[in-house]
Amino acid sequence: MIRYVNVSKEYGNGSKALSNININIDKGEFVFIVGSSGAGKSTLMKLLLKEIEPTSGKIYLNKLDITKIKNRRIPYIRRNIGVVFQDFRLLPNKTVYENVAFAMEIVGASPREIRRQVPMILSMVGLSNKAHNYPNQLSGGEHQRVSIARAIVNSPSVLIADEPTGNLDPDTAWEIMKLIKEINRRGTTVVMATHAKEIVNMMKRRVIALEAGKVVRDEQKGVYDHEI
Ligand SMILES: Nc1ncnc2c1ncn2[C@@H]1O[C@H](COP(=O)(O)OP(=O)(O)OP(=O)(O)O)[C@@H](O)[C@H]1O
Repeated sequence: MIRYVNVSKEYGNGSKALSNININIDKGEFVFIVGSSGAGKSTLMKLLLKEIEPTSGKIYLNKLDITKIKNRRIPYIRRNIGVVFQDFRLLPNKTVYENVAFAMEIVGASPREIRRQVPMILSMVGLSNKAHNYPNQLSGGEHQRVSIARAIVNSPSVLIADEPTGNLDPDTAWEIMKLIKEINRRGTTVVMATHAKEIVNMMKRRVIALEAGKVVRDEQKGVYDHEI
């Protein structure tokens, strides 16, 4: 479903973020991307979202080489991939309901679909009673639930999460992980970059470790790191 083939990325200033990456991720997998700061995790994800282009190599999403597609087909990618960030990025002047509805409006969903889908998703993430709150009236965990709701409301086949628990206390982080696990159980492929060692070690999922832009480890039921 997701394939990186000989992918390298060098930024304009000469900084080599990724060198010759080969990764295959199947439909329905749950994959952690780990590695120290600057290892290339965010670059890997930005490439999949077509926010940046690789210097060389190919990237496939559902068999489509996204390095080749025309700009007008970028919405196809954005509909197929939901994204969650560490810093939430909600629109401050919209309510919880409106933030989630907005994600549907921008892909052209009808008002009828929106009225049907948004309450369903808010219920799934446990926020039905906060639908009319504004972001500044929410806790950190609730913020992250809204951003997850927004990421999955268009039923993407892939959920990308870049350090989604980074700003949360440990208990809240686990609640968010439970939610992401449930989304994966329902069939969405999850790719999550994280520094949360304990979460990675407890989840026992595939772990891809990057170091200085290279894949140094790729294990099923992996751990965050191997103590030496
Ligand atoms: N826009 C950019 N321009 C130039 N260099 C960049 C840019 N973005 C990232 N880099 C460099 O590319 C390398 C990989 O960065 P990346 O953000 O992918 O790492 P990361 O593993 O996500 O780090 P972190 O855990 O701190 O988020 C780093 O050396 C970084 O300085």
